[in-house]
Amino acid sequence: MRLENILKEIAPTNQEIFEKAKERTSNLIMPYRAMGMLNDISEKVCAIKETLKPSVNKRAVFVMAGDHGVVEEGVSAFPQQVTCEMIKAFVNDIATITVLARQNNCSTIVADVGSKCNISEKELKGSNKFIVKKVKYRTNNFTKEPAMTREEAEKSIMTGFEIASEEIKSQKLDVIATGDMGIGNTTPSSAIGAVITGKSVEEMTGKGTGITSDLLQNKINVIKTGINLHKPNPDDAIDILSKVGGIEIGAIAGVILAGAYHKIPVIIDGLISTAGALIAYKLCPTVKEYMFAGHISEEPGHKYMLEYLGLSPLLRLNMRLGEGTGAVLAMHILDAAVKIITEVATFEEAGVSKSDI
Ligand SMILES: Cc1cc2ncn([C@H]3O[C@H](COP(=O)(O)O)[C@@H](O)[C@H]3O)c2cc1C
Ligand SMILES: O=C(O)c1cccnc1
Repeated sequence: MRLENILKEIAPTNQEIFEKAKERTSNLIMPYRAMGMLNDISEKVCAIKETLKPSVNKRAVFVMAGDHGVVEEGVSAFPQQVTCEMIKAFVNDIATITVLARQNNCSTIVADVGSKCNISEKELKGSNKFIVKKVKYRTNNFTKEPAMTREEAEKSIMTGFEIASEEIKSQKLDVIATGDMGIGNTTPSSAIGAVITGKSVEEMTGKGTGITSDLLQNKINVIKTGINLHKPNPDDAIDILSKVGGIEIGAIAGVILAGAYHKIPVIIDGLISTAGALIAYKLCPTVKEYMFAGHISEEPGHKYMLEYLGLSPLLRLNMRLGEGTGAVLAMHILDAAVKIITEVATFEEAGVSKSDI
């Protein structure tokens, strides 16, 4: 399949079902729309799944991994080999995302799309699925050359799309979440955020894994150098992704496109996943109708990205981890929203008196 065909086939969600869902949530036995955002969330899920009784039981989180040449510039507090070490921890079910996913009846799919490691699927067998589909062994240092070619950027998106589509079909998934792993990846994420939202690099950039204030200034300079050198076109998502992006960020954009293509809700995570969401949105604005923002991260730029997308975060827990943790936690909220619309009675059904005013 070609990317342009996928983009053409992504359809708006069902407005007729949306209106019917809204009518129901507005007539549940409670003061008018007293469950606030939970009412809104349930209507959006109904419109996506084209039913007033949607199921959100079968779920998976896609943890896309990639490495970054730009770590040579000292932008992260941790060494690059942590990416490979964490891939093993995910597959062995001992990482934060896998613990939360297990708690939540959500399967974890770990996909190495661009890390530096050489771990084969056969070598790494654990409780969670591990897929190796390398676009490239880490990106180039974008202060010197583009992170990747246009072809590689497009391939990263297609790889994410294919991995997610395959799982959506074979596991008959009801809802999916996005996650990331890649030391240094808050740097390309902030760069993408600055180019697309038009906010300054200073506003978009934070301490990631916990760098010092001096190193934060260096990180800001590194991002500015990359943007000034390559001048990514803010209206061309592939151009931005190839010049200052990341392989796993492209793959996350592909996972989001797959959710929209297969008409299921996609819960996005923090800064890195939202950078992927910005790429997907630039390629096809309709994807916004399928996306939920799982949480708002402590990274300062995340707020501006969510504002640009017009998405309200479901949770605010002062988290700054990534991996998909905020997205998977938000599945509890999605569950609650769906239970309310499907199981709470309306005034008519329950014979409860309506408001006098
Ligand atoms: C042990 C460990 C586990 C992680 N899990 C997610 N991240 C998060 O931190 C990294 C991004 O931050 P920066 O741009 O500062 O490197 C990504 O790998 C992201 O997924 C982790 C980071 C570490 C150190
Ligand atoms: O917002 C995130 O997802 C995030 C923030 C800091 C480090 N890693 C991920």
